[in-house]
Amino acid sequence: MDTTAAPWSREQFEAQLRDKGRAYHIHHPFNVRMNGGKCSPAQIRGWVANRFYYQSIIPMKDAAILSNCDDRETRRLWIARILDHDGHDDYSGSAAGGIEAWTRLGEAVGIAREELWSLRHVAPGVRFACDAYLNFARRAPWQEAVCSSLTEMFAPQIHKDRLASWPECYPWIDAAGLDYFRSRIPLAQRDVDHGLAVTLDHFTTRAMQQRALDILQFKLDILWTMLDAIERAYPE
Ligand SMILES: O=C(O)c1cc(C(=O)O)c2c(n1)C(=O)C(=O)c1cc(C(=O)O)[nH]c1-2
Repeated sequence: MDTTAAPWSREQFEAQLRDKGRAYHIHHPFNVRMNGGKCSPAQIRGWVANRFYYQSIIPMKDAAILSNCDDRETRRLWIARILDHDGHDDYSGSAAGGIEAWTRLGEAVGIAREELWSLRHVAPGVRFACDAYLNFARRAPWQEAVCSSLTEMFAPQIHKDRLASWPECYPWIDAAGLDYFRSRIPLAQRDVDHGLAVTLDHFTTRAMQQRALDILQFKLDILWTMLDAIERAYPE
């Protein structure tokens, strides 16, 4: 790696970041099977129960970034992410938040609220991977933690894939349970616009740009590792 090389232009750097999508968990064999209608109800339930741990970590991760961030303008925007997941209204309306929507997804696949929230189905590998993300956000400079959220660049497609394939592949799942995926598409786009602007502004030397790519790879590895652990916990 030539870290003394001239920095990439903003466009080149963004293209390098986007190119990392080739390692996104959309390509993981478990995800390919899931969106291809090949998963059993037990495997779908296992995925939903394990992914709930990621959902529950996200607002804590965003609070860690806020607590490290000395830039008021960033904090004003970033705080919305916590409310997106935790909600900011009663527990029935559209402002009930992502964790509530994921709980409804759980109920739609046959997992009661108490069972989901007990975390008793969470595999150790999933727990370690999610905790690694949270711990990174607690310790890293806030711009690096922002960069690690950029896997969301690739998330709208995975949500759209589920919305397109699940109703036909898994007719036993109440379609209202898929609202979480629908809700995330515009939010992910907004998050990426902000996270990408922070990243392109902050990582300005070639060595820093390379560091940003390594951080994004670390986050891709977290998502991939989660599916490895889920696949192992719910074999064919
Ligand atoms: O379903 C998915 O595959 C997926 C992936 C990701 C991601 O790429 O990190 C997120 C989400 N969903 C998601 O729903 C979400 O709210 C979210 C927040 C973040 C983040 O890093 O701050 N990633 C993701």
